[in-house]
Amino acid sequence: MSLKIVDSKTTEHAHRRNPGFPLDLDWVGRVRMNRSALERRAGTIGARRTVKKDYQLAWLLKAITLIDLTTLNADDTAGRVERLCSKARHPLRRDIIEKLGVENLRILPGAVCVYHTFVKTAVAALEGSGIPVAAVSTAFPHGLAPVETKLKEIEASVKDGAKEIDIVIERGMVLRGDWQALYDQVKAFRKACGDAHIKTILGTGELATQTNIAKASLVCMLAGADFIKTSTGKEKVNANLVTSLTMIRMIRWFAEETGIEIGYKPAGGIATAGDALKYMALIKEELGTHWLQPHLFRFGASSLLTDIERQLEHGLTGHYAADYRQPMV
Ligand SMILES: O=C[C@H](O)COP(=O)(O)O
Repeated sequence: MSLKIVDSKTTEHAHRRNPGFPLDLDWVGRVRMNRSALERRAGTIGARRTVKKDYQLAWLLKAITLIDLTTLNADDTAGRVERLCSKARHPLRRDIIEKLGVENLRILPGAVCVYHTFVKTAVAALEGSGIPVAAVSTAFPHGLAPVETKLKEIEASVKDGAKEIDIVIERGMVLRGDWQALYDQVKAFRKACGDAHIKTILGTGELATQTNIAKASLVCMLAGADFIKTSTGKEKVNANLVTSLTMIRMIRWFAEETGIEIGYKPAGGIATAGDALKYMALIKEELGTHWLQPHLFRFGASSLLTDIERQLEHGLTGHYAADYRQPMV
């Protein structure tokens, strides 16, 4: 099976990291989003058969490589994190891999995403696999702690071996329109991350308007974000296609103006293979297939892999596996 659904305009190797730019308040002021136009457009996603049926299995395999396999629960334990890491090392059952004939492809998730407390556990459990650990730092999920505390948390996560840091912004800064404060804080977070990549979680369900989401996206990108991410998974409204359209149009605009390609991570509530295909279709239509690579796109999801595995098996055999055959953690 061929996984050549991406062209190689930018490979991870050639990717230029966002160096950050000065805060351009004039640009921020010009940003406007029209919610009803976005809703109309979002309603057409996937309707044009962007992914042909024959290619769906390949797209679902590709989707696995784009997942930040996540556990962010109050009752997480080292044991659960270890089981998740073991699933990350072997995301698909051997018999499915053999039936698909993809033994030679490196199908591994983009990262394993955990609370800071479990970074060391995950790093040890993933040793040698090449799968990076992402930590949610900066007082996840609300982001409300003194900035010094949040910076220390980032530094601690990096020290423990996290290669990616998912920070949360303070929603109040957006609601007050205090773009300078948001810019300064994200810039400081970026500096604390050092070589670790920074994903900025906007908490879009709490930002009131699509225009606010668009402006916050821009300010985070100007401050040096490597990825912009929708949600913590804990807000009442998490990732959806309308918000995604807003954010990826800002990513497109930013790329046109600066030449820098920023990653996109929808997160929260993305649980089915059908959802994954819709998001991938959206990216393909709005940004192009080369954005569907782990350094430019991730799903933040705790249960998506389970459904993808079920759908792959169904596509191969016409049957769904019993739940006990696909334990997650
Ligand atoms: O960033 C990831 C989210 O917390 C995962 O949300 P989920 O459990 O709804 O998939």
